[in-house]
Amino acid sequence: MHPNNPYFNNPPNFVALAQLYPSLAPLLSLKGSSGAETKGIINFQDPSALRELTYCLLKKDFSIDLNIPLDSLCPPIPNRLNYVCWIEDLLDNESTKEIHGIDIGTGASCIYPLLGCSRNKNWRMVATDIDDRSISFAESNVKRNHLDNVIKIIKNSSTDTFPAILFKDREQRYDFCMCNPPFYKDEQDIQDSLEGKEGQPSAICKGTTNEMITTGGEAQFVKQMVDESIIHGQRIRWYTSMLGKRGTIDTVIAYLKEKKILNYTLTTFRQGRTSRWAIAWSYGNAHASRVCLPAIFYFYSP
Ligand SMILES: C[S@@+](CC[C@H](N)C(=O)[O-])C[C@H]1O[C@@H](n2cnc3c(N)ncnc32)[C@H](O)[C@@H]1O
Repeated sequence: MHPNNPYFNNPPNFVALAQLYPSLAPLLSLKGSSGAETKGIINFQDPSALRELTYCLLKKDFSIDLNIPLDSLCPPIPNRLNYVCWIEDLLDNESTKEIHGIDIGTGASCIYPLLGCSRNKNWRMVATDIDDRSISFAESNVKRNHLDNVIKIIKNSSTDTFPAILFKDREQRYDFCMCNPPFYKDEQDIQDSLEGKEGQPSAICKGTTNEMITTGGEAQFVKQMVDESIIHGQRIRWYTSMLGKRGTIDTVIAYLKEKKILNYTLTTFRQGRTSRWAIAWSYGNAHASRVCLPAIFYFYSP
């Protein structure tokens, strides 16, 4: 886990959380003797329990009030925070100027902008999605948390990963973009993953088709981001994406090299039994510092 992640060395105490939020109590089973010995167990395969836990953690630790449909992707908060903390590292804790970011595929939760802008008062984010229902929930999540002055939701009706509207203002520059792309290329790909062939998460990872599936899977999605980044160049300082499958790392790095993009860096987010990765590349002279090493020093053993 990222050392700046609030849950680093301080995992959530489910029993205390259920005392604070009684809505969580019926979804918790208690183990062990009474008092401090009692452990609360959440069934991570139960979408209702997972969603309630997400709501309670966001409320308690970030004063964020979330509302998402039960069948949409429920964001595991410690994992989403890891990505936000890594972006903060890439930006080298710049806190004196406004930071402009893009979240590609924000989902119903709009989780990255909500966390990013709650933690960093100087962040301004534009969040895109292709899905009407997700757009509508994302908008209402932004409004109910009074963050509509710093987060803007945009429907992407194009087949691009960076719709033209992001660059409508010719002067507009962004400090970063982030993305958690749909991982899978089809239903079979999801099935293979569930059978433990690759990257199986410890919690249920159900989502709608739009959230889970994209033509060619995440590798194709990130390659498209790379292609479009060549056009937009330095208008975005750091292009980044999360990768959900170990096998995608080599594909994306090989593609960056093929396109002669050598200023890139990679990180791993480990959360319980689940690993995720994130890749960042830049056309400027930005270099990753602190916990993330410049790519030339990065040593990856599969
Ligand atoms: C895996 S979900 C991520 C949701 C959320 N960001 C999270 O991390 O929980 C991927 C999202 O990308 C959206 N999406 C797929 N293709 C897209 C595109 N070309 N532009 C914007 N969003 C896209 C999907 O509708 C879905 O909401």
